[in-house]
Amino acid sequence: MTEDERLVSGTSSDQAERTDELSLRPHLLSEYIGQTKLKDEIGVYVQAAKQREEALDHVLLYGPPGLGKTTMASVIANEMGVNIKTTSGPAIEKNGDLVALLNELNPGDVLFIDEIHRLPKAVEEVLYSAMEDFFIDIIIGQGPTAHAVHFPLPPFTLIGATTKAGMLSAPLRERFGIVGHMKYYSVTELTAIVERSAAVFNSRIASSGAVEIARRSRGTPRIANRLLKRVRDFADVAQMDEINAEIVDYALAMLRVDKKGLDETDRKLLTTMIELYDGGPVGVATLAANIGEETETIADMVEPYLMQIGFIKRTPRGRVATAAAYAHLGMKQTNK
Ligand SMILES: Nc1ncnc2c1ncn2[C@@H]1O[C@H](COP(=O)(O)OP(=O)(O)OP(=O)(O)O)[C@@H](O)[C@H]1O
Repeated sequence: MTEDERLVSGTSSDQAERTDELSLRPHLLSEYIGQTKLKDEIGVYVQAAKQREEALDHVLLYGPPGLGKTTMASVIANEMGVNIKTTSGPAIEKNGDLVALLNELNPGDVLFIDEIHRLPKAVEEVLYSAMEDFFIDIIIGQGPTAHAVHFPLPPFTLIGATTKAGMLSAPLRERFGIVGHMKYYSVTELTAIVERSAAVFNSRIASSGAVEIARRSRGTPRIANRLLKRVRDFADVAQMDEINAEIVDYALAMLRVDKKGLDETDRKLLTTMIELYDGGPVGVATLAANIGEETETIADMVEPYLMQIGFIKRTPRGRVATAAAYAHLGMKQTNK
């Protein structure tokens, strides 16, 4: 993907963006905008665990990238008044890596595993007893000298995050007492996030500007923050003392992010479906090959939002572009 395309479709990979994300992160449930139902539930469980002086039950957060899973995990740790240790599924290669991580936890601490669906199978199996009974048995040595070593663990909270809940094995899924589905944010919620982030950056923003960024952020706080940063650059260069809808419009037109928040990749995907496959049905792998993207990127980052806004439908025979997609692109639908 090119830099501009990455603006809305990509994950946070560069260091500068990760640093910004840290400064923009809310610390308490009361500062966390949106996901109201989940937030209310978690508030109750946190309070109950604190009253009983126990570790919070294990939490699984699932949903599309950039919706605030990592943020929610750190908010939970803050609310519990415990430390959080962060890692990811692919980073834990061997059982020993998991033991080392768990060994460093104090009672009640949070271990956050991002992309938990990518844990190696053998590690996942060791995690079962750690989650359920707070111990780990691992086999040391091989053949006749092999023996099990028993490691008792402090009570801890595992918070797992995944974009693919369906890829978690049933035994792992069942060991999470609290399961939270992160949903796309409304324009009102994203407007509040943009206004909060602008205040963190010390930038003035008119509410018309915040709403316009929110509308084009694909329901995703990470994208809202990214667009805000780019728009702020345009506003600074133009020596504007406030970000308004006009400069948002101008900046996002330059960045080729359209009124619905679609970028080049989205539009390429839709036009390929329409021009080469008469609107579908067409398989996601075929589409990915046609536009030169990984199937995973399309399935995880591009398609979910296009489905959410009703531009693509999933059918047993493949993806289909809807009338709304034709209308948005100004293309004539001939396959009705
Ligand atoms: N509810 C929220 N209120 C305010 N800011 C938020 C909220 N949710 C997320 N953000 C901001 O959006 C950015 C991305 O959030 P986060 O890294 O938690 O997403 P994520 O779901 O863990 O994504 P990924 O799984 O792709 O890492 C962060 O900068 C965070 O500050």
